[in-house]
Amino acid sequence: MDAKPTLEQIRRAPKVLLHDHLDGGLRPQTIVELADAAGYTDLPTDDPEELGAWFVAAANSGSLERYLETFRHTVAVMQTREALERVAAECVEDLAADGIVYAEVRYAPEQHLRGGLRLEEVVEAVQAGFAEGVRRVAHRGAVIQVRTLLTAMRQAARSREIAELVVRYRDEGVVGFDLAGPEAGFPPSRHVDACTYLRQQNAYLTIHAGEASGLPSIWEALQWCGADRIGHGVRVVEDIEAADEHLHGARLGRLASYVRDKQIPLEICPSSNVQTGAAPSLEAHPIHLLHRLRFRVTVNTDNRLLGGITLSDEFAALVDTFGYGWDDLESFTVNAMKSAFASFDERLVLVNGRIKPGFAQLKWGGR
Ligand SMILES: O=c1[nH]cnc2c1ncn2[C@H]1C[C@H](O)[C@@H](CO)O1
Ligand SMILES: [Zn+2]
Repeated sequence: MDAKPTLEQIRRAPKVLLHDHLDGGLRPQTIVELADAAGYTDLPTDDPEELGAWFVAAANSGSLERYLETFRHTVAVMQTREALERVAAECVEDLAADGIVYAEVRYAPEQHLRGGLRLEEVVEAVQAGFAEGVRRVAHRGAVIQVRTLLTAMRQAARSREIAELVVRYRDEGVVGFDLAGPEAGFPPSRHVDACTYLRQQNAYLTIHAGEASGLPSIWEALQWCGADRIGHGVRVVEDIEAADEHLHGARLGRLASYVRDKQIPLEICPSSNVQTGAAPSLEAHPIHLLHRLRFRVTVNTDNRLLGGITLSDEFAALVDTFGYGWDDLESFTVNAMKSAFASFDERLVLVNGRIKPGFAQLKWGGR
């Protein structure tokens, strides 16, 4: 039971993904084909393999702003109903192939209007694509639940509209709101109006914070905006005085204490954090400290294309780097399922009906 989980076993584990961007997870081949269909000629290369490598190299920039520049190409080819449907359906196929049983996938509808679509049409195209993907994988015997988060770009001024869109489509698979984009200079408090509206509607929100900016950003996301979860949040460690390696005498400031005491879910994306410079390396990534201090840590991909990774790869890298075993991986997974924006009933069924039995099988081989 204590054997080190292998990548192949991790792929079979029933996993949960809360933080994955639709426009950061396209297949390189699809980008090439959609660019061709749309007459988009700015791709750095037309060779899918080279293009995949280009994204990873360009995203390895050490800066969130430069990391975000790469989205120019993916967003450019996601401007029609057909393109959005295709990308959404393939996303579901790729997540299911990686053994994910529940995913919340996010994107910013306001970035997909250049081809003349309205916000509602963008949402409906993506929902249709997700439904198609779920049907396709069901034919192959896989069961996956996919829900949607609608992102507002923090440097723009459409967050209230996007919040209204979340509420409008809440019964059709949209389970929450997100704020993303460059963090420095665009604090969460710019979007208090949208966040207040969401809470008054009993809707859920997560906010990217504590990635390129530090504690004030996390504090605003929680205490001005009422975020239910934090995207990344890794810089909460700036409020922790790490003691010795055994954590004797670790001291948490008021904000870090609040995050831990209330078990605010942290959507941690290890590879992405190293790529943007939010963490110096995987070895030095705050996830290890936060996990040992029993923060509510979840593990996520952020952008599979930009990282050249899957969720299973992220888990396997944590196993290699920190010596994590099945209990750690199960705890990240149960944390994620508990923190999902799906209803309590749905979460319970997945935890008790799929996650616990699936991990038990891997740990004990069905004993
Ligand atoms: O890690 C991130 N931080 C901030 N913004 C991000 C990150 N990953 C993706 N985005 C942005 C770029 C996408 O175009 C947008 C919507 O998915 O969200
Ligand atoms: Zn993100």
